[in-house]
Amino acid sequence: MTTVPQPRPEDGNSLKPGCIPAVEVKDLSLVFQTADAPVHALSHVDLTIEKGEFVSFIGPSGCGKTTLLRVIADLQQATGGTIEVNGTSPQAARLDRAYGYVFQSPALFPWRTVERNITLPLEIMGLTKTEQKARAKRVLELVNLSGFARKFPWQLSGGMQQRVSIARALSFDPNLLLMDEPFGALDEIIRDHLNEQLLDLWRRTEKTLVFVTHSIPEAVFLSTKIVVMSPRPGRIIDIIESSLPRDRTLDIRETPEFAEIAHRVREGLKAGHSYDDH
Ligand SMILES: Nc1ncnc2c1ncn2[C@@H]1O[C@H](COP(=O)(O)OP(=O)(O)OP(=O)(O)O)[C@@H](O)[C@H]1O
Repeated sequence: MTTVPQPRPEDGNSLKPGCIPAVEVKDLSLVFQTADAPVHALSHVDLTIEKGEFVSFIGPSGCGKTTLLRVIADLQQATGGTIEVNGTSPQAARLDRAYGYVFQSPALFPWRTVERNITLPLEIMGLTKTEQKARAKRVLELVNLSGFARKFPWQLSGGMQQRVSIARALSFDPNLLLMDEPFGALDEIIRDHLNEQLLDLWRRTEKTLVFVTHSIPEAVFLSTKIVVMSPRPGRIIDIIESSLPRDRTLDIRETPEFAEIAHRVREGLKAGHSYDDH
């Protein structure tokens, strides 16, 4: 019989001296009440995310990755335990615009130009037109789309559209970027390229990134910390602190260190009876 490894807090879940927590989750549970039976989406989740980390949630469908991300974003309320985002409640963090959220599909308005999609949150915030344009220019540079401001979303590839949605999430300069499988619908070559760009953006902006994925190589390549989850009820199986350097290129995937971390992720998924490597 396979034994389920317990999270190793000494390994990946403790706050290092001098580090500031961006997200602190303690004994968090979430039960959805449905017409049939209660769904235990999250059970006894403990997790500390430090400022400046790149953290991935990996696990099979239904293990609660999106639910956990939505709880951090205050789009869903926990039914037990506590959570702090930027040292306050998720609601206060949301009202404070402390995070940007990137969905699996770009969700851009087809009748607005790239620039006007990006400035939409800034319009709502009441920024001047000049400030809106300056910010759009800055974030378009960050996602390597300078020169595309006047295009419409339908004139761009899927990968470019997703970069516009990342730019929109960055437009109000949040400390925290929450991304729910942003590249899941894209082919592998584009995805590799976008992963390299995302790492570069993370290093340059020093944001905290929380990223949901189904892909082991993607999680290992991107993350400083990998949170392995398993379903029924959704819980954390392992938290892996990456030994890879922050400065990395795709070549790192050929190294023994990369293979070792991928192996540990795979073992965690297997132990949760939820092996899902694609
Ligand atoms: N609003 C809801 N009402 C009832 N059950 C829900 C609701 N939202 C999610 N669930 C259930 O909670 C569990 C966790 O769902 P969640 O979407 O967080 O998983 P996930 O790991 O993100 O899956 P995927 O990889 O498919 O996106 C699943 O069993 C799902 O069916």
